[in-house]
Amino acid sequence: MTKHHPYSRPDQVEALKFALLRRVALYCMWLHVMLIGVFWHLQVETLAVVNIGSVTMWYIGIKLIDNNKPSLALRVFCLEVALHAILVCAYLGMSLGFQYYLWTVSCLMLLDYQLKLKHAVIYSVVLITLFATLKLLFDDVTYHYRYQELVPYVHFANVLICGIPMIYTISHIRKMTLQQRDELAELAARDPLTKMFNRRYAKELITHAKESCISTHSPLCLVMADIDHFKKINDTFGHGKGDKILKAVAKTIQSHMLPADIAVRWGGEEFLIVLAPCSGDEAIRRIEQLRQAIASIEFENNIIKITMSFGITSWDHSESFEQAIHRADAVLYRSKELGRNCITTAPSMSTI
Ligand SMILES: Nc1nc2c(ncn2[C@@H]2O[C@H](COP(=O)(O)OP(=O)(O)OP(=O)(O)O)[C@@H](O)[C@H]2O)c(=O)[nH]1
Repeated sequence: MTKHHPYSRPDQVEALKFALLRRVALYCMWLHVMLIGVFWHLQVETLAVVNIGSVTMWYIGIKLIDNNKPSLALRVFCLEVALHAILVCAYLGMSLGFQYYLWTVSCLMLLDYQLKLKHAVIYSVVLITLFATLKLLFDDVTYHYRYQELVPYVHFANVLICGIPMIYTISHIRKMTLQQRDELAELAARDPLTKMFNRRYAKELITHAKESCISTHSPLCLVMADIDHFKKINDTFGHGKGDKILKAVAKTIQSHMLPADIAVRWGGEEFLIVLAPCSGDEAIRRIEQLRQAIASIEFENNIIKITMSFGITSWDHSESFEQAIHRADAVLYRSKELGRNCITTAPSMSTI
């Protein structure tokens, strides 16, 4: 079985599951206390005595959860429900519907993640087979107790009591699964520090953006951007401050993006921006606005000055992504050579 870090999300989910189980177990324990009286009143003394055993098992299970043995507790609960259902069917027959509890337990067994899937499936199949066997063994059993006319209602209540926890549990698992799926998709797509798209995921988006520009015959531009002298900033103010600056720069970049643009954390302090659809002139105008916005970010009362250099190129539809990125990189390098905090455009575009 996979070992998780003690503070990781899967363990939080497990903790929540077992807190819920404890609450349900407490209700069940009190329900069985009540049933001792009910069976006694119905003159089914044997089952009243059986219920004393059930209360004891629920109590032991709750204590196991409190002692951090929730998985063992779940097995005790399953055993109690299964034994109880079998005994009641053997004693009172099938008309009351206690056999349905075997279905509920067989589903719950699959939720015990400490149990190997193979074992959980085997136990569940055994329980379902027992369910089928009970019908063969005890279908003819009848018992004459008080309030016979209540039998259909007890049957009705049992079906609901068995079915509702299954609906509740499966809907809960469905919610958690979808939530975790979204979280995983988000984790796979974004850089954890800046929350910008990461390189791997961005490539898919960029391909898509290019195809859309080709189909509409629209121009698109690539921009490489890099924070100036970031090593010096890290060395002077520390890596933690460097991270905060990266976050602030990313936020500023994202606030300058239009819905169809794609902003990516390309490397350490390097960003790729795809403006699609966008003409060369429009790209230069918009990136100049961004350059000024970054240069005016205030850190520590302006003690830390941040600037960025940019390289812009238009992306010809017949070119590969690598060719265009290579050119954007080359013009970014030129911006660095020219003294930084400026924009350089590829030779095919007009210069600012
Ligand atoms: N704080 C922080 N620093 C990072 C991160 N990723 C990369 N860096 C740092 O970014 C710096 C990049 O340094 P260089 O490639 O030398 O570039 P530069 O100092 O910005 O110089 P120019 O690009 O030439 O202006 C290195 O010191 C990296 O450690 C990060 O996630 N957080």
